Amino acid sequence: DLQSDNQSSLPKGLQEKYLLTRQIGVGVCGEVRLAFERSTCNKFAVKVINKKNFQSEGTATRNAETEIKILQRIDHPCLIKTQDFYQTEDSYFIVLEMMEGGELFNKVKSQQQLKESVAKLYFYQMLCAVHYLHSNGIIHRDLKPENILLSSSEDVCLIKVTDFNQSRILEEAALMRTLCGTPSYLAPEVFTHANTTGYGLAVDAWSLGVLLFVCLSGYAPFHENFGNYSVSEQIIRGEFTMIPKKWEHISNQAKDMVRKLLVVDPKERMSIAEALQHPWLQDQEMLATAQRLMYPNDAACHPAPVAMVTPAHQEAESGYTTHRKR
Ligand SMILES: NC(=O)c1ccc2nc(-c3ccc(Oc4cccc(O)c4)cc3)[nH]c2c1
Repeated sequence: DLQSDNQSSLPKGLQEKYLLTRQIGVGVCGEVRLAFERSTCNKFAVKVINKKNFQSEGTATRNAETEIKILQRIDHPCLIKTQDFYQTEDSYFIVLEMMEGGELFNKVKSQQQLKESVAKLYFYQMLCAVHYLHSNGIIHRDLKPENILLSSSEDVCLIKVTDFNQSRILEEAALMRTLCGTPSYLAPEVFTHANTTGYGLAVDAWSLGVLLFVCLSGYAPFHENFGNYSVSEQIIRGEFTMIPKKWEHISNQAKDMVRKLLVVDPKERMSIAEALQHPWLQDQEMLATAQRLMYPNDAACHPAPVAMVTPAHQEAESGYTTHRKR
């Protein structure tokens, strides 16, 4: 493995501080390995990004370095945190906090479909994370179950969005790369307005709609086995089917949320801010759980009565910072 077969390819500082072991994830730009901090034996995830994949994108490498530095300052409970950063001539090594529950993708795959209450808790956290990214001028552009990590194998757990630095860095090139990956989660305008790169924040709302559809039903809304259109044509037409057997026990409010996100025209599509105000999420028990997971210190010293819970996203908006910014 990386540790044994080519020691020279590891930055000295990384090798001294961490023991890299097995691969725990693999993506378009590289792989993710399990690492142990030598001094504490704490687990970390080290994302190895091969620069040679970007050589052809010219400034992409410089952008990648700049973007990774910017993202090291991004701070939200539902965004994965960068612990360390190293590089060699041909690779970047980003040391990230370990999310013991692994990828949401594997949980949905093993459970077929999530309980609606679990899907709601996860989706609310994703909305908070993406709302925060957008307020920092970052569009994710690649939201999919592989990029949503779970803090534990328990249903009620913190989730974190990851990989938000890749697509933002590569701009046009991301589009080329994105188009050679699975298009299942891509919004219609990525195909139809590609050359303008003008597609905006609304692409993330679409992808979150696809993510919610998959969490609730266990299958993708746009798939090559459905109908006689290609996946991209199904997406551009906004044609998806809610198979009764899969959706019969799911609430009308959840279905309404999905339908308002999977709208082809980005101008008509529900925004992240509107989604946060959707009736399906005005669930005090879920909001209290989410706040406890996202801001555990607050809950400890300021147990807000459930009825008085200010949804975490509204606190962020109102710049409510008393307990957190110590
Ligand atoms: N694409 C990314 O930017 C990225 C960034 C960070 C990531 N961490 C994982 C990951 C973490 C834990 C996993 O289960 C394990 C694996 C080993 C031990 C363990 O306790 C849990 C599986 C995948 N996947 C990641 C992807």
